[in-house]
Amino acid sequence: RRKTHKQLVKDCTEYGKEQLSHFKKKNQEGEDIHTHSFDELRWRKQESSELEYAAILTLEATKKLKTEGHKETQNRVSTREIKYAAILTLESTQKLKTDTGMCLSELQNDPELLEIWTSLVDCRNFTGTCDENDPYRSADGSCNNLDYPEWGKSFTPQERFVPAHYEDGMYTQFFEWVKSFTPRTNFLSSHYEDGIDYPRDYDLPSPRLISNKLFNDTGEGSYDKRKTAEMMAWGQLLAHDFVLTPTIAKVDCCEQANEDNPACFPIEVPEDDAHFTSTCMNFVRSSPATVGCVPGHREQVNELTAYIDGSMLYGSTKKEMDGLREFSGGRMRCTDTNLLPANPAGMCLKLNPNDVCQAAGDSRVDVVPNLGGNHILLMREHNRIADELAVINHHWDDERVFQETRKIVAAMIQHISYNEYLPGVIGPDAMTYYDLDLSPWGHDDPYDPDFNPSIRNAFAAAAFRFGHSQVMPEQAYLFHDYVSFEHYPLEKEFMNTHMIQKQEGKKVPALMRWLSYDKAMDTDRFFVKEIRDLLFLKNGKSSDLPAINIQRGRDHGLPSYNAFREHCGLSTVSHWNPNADEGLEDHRWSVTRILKDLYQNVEDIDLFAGAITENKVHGACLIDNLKLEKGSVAVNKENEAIKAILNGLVPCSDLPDVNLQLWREH
Ligand code: HEM
Ligand SMILES: [Ca+2]
Repeated sequence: RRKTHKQLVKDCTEYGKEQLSHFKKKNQEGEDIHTHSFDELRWRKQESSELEYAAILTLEATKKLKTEGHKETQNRVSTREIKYAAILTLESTQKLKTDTGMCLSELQNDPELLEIWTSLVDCRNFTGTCDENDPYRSADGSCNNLDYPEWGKSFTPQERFVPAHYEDGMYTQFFEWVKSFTPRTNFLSSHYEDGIDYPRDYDLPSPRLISNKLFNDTGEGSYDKRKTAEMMAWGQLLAHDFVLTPTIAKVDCCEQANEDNPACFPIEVPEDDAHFTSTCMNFVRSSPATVGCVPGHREQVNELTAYIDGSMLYGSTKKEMDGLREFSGGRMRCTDTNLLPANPAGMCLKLNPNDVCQAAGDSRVDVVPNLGGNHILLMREHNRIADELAVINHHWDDERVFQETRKIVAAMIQHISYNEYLPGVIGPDAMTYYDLDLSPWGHDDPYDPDFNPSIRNAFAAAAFRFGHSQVMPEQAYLFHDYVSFEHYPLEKEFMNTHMIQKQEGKKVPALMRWLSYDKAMDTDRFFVKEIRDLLFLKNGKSSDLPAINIQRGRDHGLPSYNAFREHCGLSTVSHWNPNADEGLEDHRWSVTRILKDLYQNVEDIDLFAGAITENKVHGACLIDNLKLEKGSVAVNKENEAIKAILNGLVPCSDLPDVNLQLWREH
């Protein structure tokens, strides 16, 4: 006997609620567990927890709804024939439609059912109001786009790329389904094994095995002859302006007690691993979110403003911003010796008596000295400009000076990122090809109100992590003479603020000098052992960053490399032989051979593994992912002509400065 829709939704949401309370019991709030300090670093903030709870409930309820709707669908889901969750979703939707007269899209559009759903599931919508006349960015990124106040706001789900070619014959129905979903979310269906929540792990090789075979730098990796260490460091800083994907719990997933903890998705380490002795590497899943008040699948949160707005300096909520302000003269808080203020709740190592953790707009500031150094640079630049503006415009109050300065500093960050960083990453040709060049007249207005600037899942979980390949094996000081260095192995510097804080910060200029002078590693498939074997080394335990990147992609349900090739307009691959029709192009034979040993099927290659091993050719997927970021600069309200940093060794006094007299108000 079939249940009424009402009863079904009720049962399912009840079940979701039960699952949620299970989860809460297993992962007690604030419970003190002893894992690495940086696992805690990414643990979700309080603001994400509501999203997370609503998501767990929705996901569990949706799963139950699907099973109840049609048991057989679940079996089909776990079979290997169905490679793409897109097809999977289509199949289940169709089956549900014919067999039960009920399907996801129907559910998503049926007002009566939605009402029950909404009453049972705690859905959160943007409730704030926007002040149309506010000339400044909000702290949390809301109201940048008045039609869609939540676009780019902190603590919202990440978006997914749209596969435009779904319009073609084969996927038409799927495309229709996508369209009917909700106009704000366009996504490439997730590659979750159950189509909703469970990461695919069938058949796929262990990420650590992939790392050993594909990313192991046994001398092939080299320094990039044309990129300074600051190229790497700026990339990391920029990433920390636009994305932080929180994890769901503070747990050690390698402990027996957590075997069936839904927060866990540990990485299997091969028995004969050359470095690790344990066969388990900790990995905690990202905090889930769902989109809109409809049944749906798992998405991930971005805790930061997606805009390039200096949020790593200012914070991504009003509360964070207020905590970092001096509230006098428009300045940011700093110590007597001009360092970042201390963060007593920080998780850095404090290896020396005077070391403290740093307070900044992004919680990861202590991860490596190169990052903390750049944070300090920006904080000092803010205060330098604020001091000048306060003199130029005596009548401005603290708020006015602060906001005007923040606007200028954010514009500087955007300018450096699009004028220097991005051309350095993708090259001048790609800049032109993707229409990313800045106007030589200093005024660009490519604002597109219909473009959602939220960070794309695959961009954060895979594409923009290309920078991990540039990470050098050491941190260093370079002294005044530009000859004497002092090097420190990277593995000793993770979460260690000593290089910054020793001698009351006197060595910070030497750290920055090193970044501006020394070289970054080449962007290739090799990762230094300092992050591939020794990431976050503490008490003899460590981790593998590129392996984590791959696992993160699976955790987020990213479709395979092949699906993204399609999305990028490149040929799909169904054969290993590059010369065959639909063969794996854009990879050297030596790489293809390794990939072939690892993956049973060419269509299963993980996005991170497939993309970072590509030959450097025009049109590679990575480039296309970066293109989307243009939305961020497009949305700036301001367009001051700001020309700042020059390369090369010139006295600081010769560098062109921002002409703040232009801000003089009569
Ligand atoms: C010493 C330098 C660096 C270290 C130690 C480091 C470490 C990490 C770690 C531990 C994660 C979290 C991985 C996970 O659990 O999924 C991460 C994420 C990430 N990294 Fe790095 N990274 C470094 C440099 C860079 C650079 C140079 C870039 C880009 C150019 C970059 C881009 C990213 C991005 C986009 C993420 C995802 C952030 C998120 O969504 O939360 N990182 N990195
Ligand atoms: Ca931001």
